[in-house]
Formats: sequence, structure tokens, C-alpha cells
Amino acid sequence: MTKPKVLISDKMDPNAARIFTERGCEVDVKTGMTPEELKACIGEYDGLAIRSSTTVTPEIIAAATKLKVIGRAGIGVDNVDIPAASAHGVVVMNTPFGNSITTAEHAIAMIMALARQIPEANARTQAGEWPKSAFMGVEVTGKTLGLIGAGNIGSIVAARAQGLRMKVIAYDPFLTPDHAVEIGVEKVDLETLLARADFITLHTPLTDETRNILSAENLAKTKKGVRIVNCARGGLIDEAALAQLLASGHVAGAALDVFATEPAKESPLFGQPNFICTPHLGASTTEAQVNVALQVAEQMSDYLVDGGVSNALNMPSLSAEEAPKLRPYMALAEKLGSLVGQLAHGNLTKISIEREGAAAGLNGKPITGAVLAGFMRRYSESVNMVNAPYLAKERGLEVSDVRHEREGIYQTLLRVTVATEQGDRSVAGTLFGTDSPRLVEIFGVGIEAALEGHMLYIVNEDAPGFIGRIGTLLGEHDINIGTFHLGRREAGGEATLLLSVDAPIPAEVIKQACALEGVKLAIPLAF
Ligand SMILES: NC(=O)C1=CN([C@@H]2O[C@H](COP(=O)(O)OP(=O)(O)OC[C@H]3O[C@@H](n4cnc5c(N)ncnc54)[C@H](O)[C@@H]3O)[C@@H](O)[C@H]2O)C=CC1
Ligand SMILES: O=C(O)CCC(=O)C(=O)O
Repeated sequence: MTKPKVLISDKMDPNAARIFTERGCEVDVKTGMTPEELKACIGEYDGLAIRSSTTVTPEIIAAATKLKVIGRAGIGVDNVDIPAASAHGVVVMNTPFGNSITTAEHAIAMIMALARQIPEANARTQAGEWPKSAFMGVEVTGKTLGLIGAGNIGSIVAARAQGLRMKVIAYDPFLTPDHAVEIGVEKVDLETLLARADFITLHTPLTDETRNILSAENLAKTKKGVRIVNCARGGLIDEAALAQLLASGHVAGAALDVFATEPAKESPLFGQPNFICTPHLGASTTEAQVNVALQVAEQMSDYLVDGGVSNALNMPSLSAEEAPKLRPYMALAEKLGSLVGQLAHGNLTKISIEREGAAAGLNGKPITGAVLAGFMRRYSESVNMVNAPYLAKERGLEVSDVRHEREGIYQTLLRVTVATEQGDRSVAGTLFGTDSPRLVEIFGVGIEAALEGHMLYIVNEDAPGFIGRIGTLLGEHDINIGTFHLGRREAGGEATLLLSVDAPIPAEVIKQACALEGVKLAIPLAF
């Protein structure tokens, strides 16, 4: 088996390359590439591991014909076009906790540096000035810290700030009152935070809602003498307005680790009084970089080697422990989805997945993803579990997942039903022996078969002589029958025949099969 190939395109702790190699991947490390260089080589790789320097645009993704996973050794994924990745079936993962302590500590360091103007005092002292009377700081004890965003990093900042005896208030629409109590912060609205905070720190992702959250208008509502820290993302603050307020003295200090445009080579903020900045160093500690490198390499290898999915932003999680148990179900689910997609006609707008017996106790999302991957193949060749739910949504397909704890005849069963203009059509399957996927029912007819390779589905009048006729037709065209399965609801009604053949059946032969006496329907299938 060929090894999955991974490209590390940003500076990353060497532990990442070590883990990839140990887990059976081939690794190339190529940092500092231009977008054109990346585009030229990305087609070779199954995995791409990045930090913040590589921007993964739709053009890069379009060129990444083998790519299965993008791993961000860090938290923010605003440098990855997730909709484009999803549409191409590429999983995007991050490492949501590996650098949070480090980034929170950077924010605290910024608060302390601003309170005592340490960078400027340091520079002027080393320049031989000894400017003792030029610097009068403020204590942080007893001051109010306003957090905008109280997720992982915001919560750690809150805990550290409480240790410094600050009062912490937070604006975060998704912070529950219970969690606010748990982390010891007062939940407030943005207006209140702006009016009350002596220090403001930002800890949100950059989204349409948070972009420019500290706009000129909102900055003007802050308390005079406020100090502002941004170790989250550039674009959260109006930098020009902040520069003006620093110059006027309304804002007593600002510290930015991140800028709207990076690398920030020039800015209206540079040179303003009590302005401090660092070049996106929030996550730059030895500890954090080892954490995120190990984690991203483990996660990406889990996916490329074993199919485990964790911390994916565009796919349900599937732990490496869970993956082996779910894999046969996902194989069955994909086959049933594919079968119903090949058999049902017309405009299909509803699909339902029922899990019965043992299957009811499993993680349903990967099973649903696999059914959709099989089903959506009727519309597009390049469908997988990542892009199938997006394509289904795009087509307005209503998807439901229903669990039945009861066991029927089978100890475990998956049933996939589509709503067609002629009514509901459903197929069902189970796992046999060593987890081998088997069809057990097709459109209400009990029929037991493995869904593999090339097959032919026939509905015919249940009358003597038909098996001979179809056998003769296939034999005349040198088509060898592998397996043969029959089923019917009642004698003398309609019979269903499902057979496997060793090679694809030409369209002309299908036409002749349809013309055989008693045949109502003949559809070639492929799995
Ligand atoms: N400077 C650096 O090197 C680093 C920067 N970061 C940045 O820090 C950000 C925060 O990271 P985490 O705390 O781990 O993320 P998180 O997802 O745990 O927390 C983000 C919080 O922002 C809140 N939020 C979302 N929309 C909001 C809005 N409109 N107003 C107020 N709050 C809102 C969410 O409810 C959530 O609680 C990341 O998105 C990343 O951009 C992360 C690591 C390093
Ligand atoms: O990788 C880095 O240095 C930046 C980290 C970061 O911004 C993040 O994790 O969101």
C-alpha cells in the first residue's frame, strides 16, 4: 500500500514530522513557498499541515486533487477557505487547546506591559536616558477587565486576571449564565463592557459578527484611560480609529499581537504613545508549539491511516477507538445509500436513515455521512463523507436519522428510505459474520446479498422460465454470473432478482434484458 504523503508548509516543531513518519506517512517540509509554488506542488499530497503563514485559497484547493485533510497546528482557521475545502471533500482540522494557555499568558503579559509601559521604559533606559519621571504606571489590582469573547482563551485570561485581583466582566453572546458563574465573570452586554472596563482584551475568532467589533463608534464609547489588548485576530479593531484615540489620550495604551494585514510592515499605530506590538507571537512558546505540532500530526495521521476524525471543523468527530467499530457500518451505510441512489428515480427530496438494534447505540453522524456519500454519487463522482452533507443541503435534500432501540429479526440493521413520487422506497442491510455488510431487503422484498462490483437488478413477473431466459441472454454475451439472489413478496406476483456479474453489462444487453418476456425493470448497478 502506498504511504499517505503529507506536506508541512509552515514552520512547525520537528515533532510533527517525526509523528507523521512514525505513523506511516511520507513527509515533506517546504516552508516559505509562494502561493504559485504551493499550487504547483499540492497535487502530490494527501495531507497539508499549516500554521498561520500558509493561506489555503479555493485555487490551492482546486489544484489539490489528492488532498484529504488540512491540519492547522493552532486554533484560528481563517487562513483556510473551509467552504471550498468542504465542497472538495477535504477535512479541515485544528488543535483547539494546544496553544490556549500560551496565548492567554501573552495577553496577560500585554496587560502588565501596558500598565507599566515596560517596552518604552526599557528602550529609553538602554538608550542611556534613565527616564524615571517619564513613566507613571497603574496597578491592575481592583481594576475591571472586560473580555470580549470568553471561550477557551478568554476563560484562562479570566482565571489569571482574577489571580491578579482584577474584576472580570465578559461580553460573549454564547456564554451561558451558568458558565459565567463557573469561571467567575460577570456577563454583560457590549455597551456595558465598553463603559466599565479599565482594560479590554479580545478573544473571539474573526467572523462577520466580530469584524470591527471595536469600531470607531464603539471605541468612542470606552472609558477614558482604557487600555486595549488584542491577541486574537487583526480585523477585530479599527486600527486607524485606535491610533487617533491613542494620540488624543482617550485610550491610555494598546497592545496588539495581530493586525488586519500581516505581516504588518506599516501601521498608523506605529509610534503612537504607549502602543506595544508583537509579530503574532501569541502562540509562540516552546510548550505550545510542541503541543500543537504533536496534536496536528496525530490527528492528521489518525485520519489518513485509520480514518479517525477529531477536531474537524467540517465533519463529525470519529475517534480512533470508535473508527474500527463504525467502519463496517459506514461501509454498509455507503452501499445502501448508493443502492437507493441508483434505483430510485425522479426528484428525491427526503432521505431517512433508521438504525435498529445494535446500530441504534452508535454515533449516527458518520453513518448518516456515509449514507449521503453513497447516495449523492448519483449526482457527482467526487463525493465523500465530507462534502456529501454540503451537496445534499445545496440540493435541498431533507435528511433524518432515526434510532429504534428494539431489535427486529436482525440484531443490527440500517434502513435507508427515500421519498419518491411513487411513495417511500427503502432498502435495509445488516452485518454478517466478521462484520460483512449484507443487503437484506430491497423495496419491501426480502433478499439477501453482498453489494459488490457489478450487479444487475431485475423486477419481473414471477413465472417459470425466466431464470433460464436471463441466464441465456448473459451467456450469449459472454457475461459470467457470480452470485444470484431471488426474492418475492408472494408467489405469482412480482419477483426480484439481484445478480452479480464479473464485468460491466453493456447498455445494449440491458436493453435486451428489459425486452425479455416478463421483465418489468432491469437496472445495472455498481459498487
Ligand atoms: N495570537 C495568537 O497567536 C493566537 C490567536 N488565537 C485567536 O484566539 C481566538 C480565540 O480562541 P479560543 O478562545 O480558543 O476560541 P473559542 O472558540 O474557545 O472562544 C471564542 C469565543 O468567542 C465567542 N464569540 C463568538 N462570536 C462572538 C461575538 N460576536 N461577540 C463576542 N464573543 C463572541 C464565542 O462564543 C467563544 O466563546 C481564536 O479564534 C484565534 O483567532 C488563538 C491562538 C493563538
Ligand atoms: O501558529 C501561530 O503562530 C499562530 C497561532 C494562531 O493564531 C492560532 O492558533 O489561531
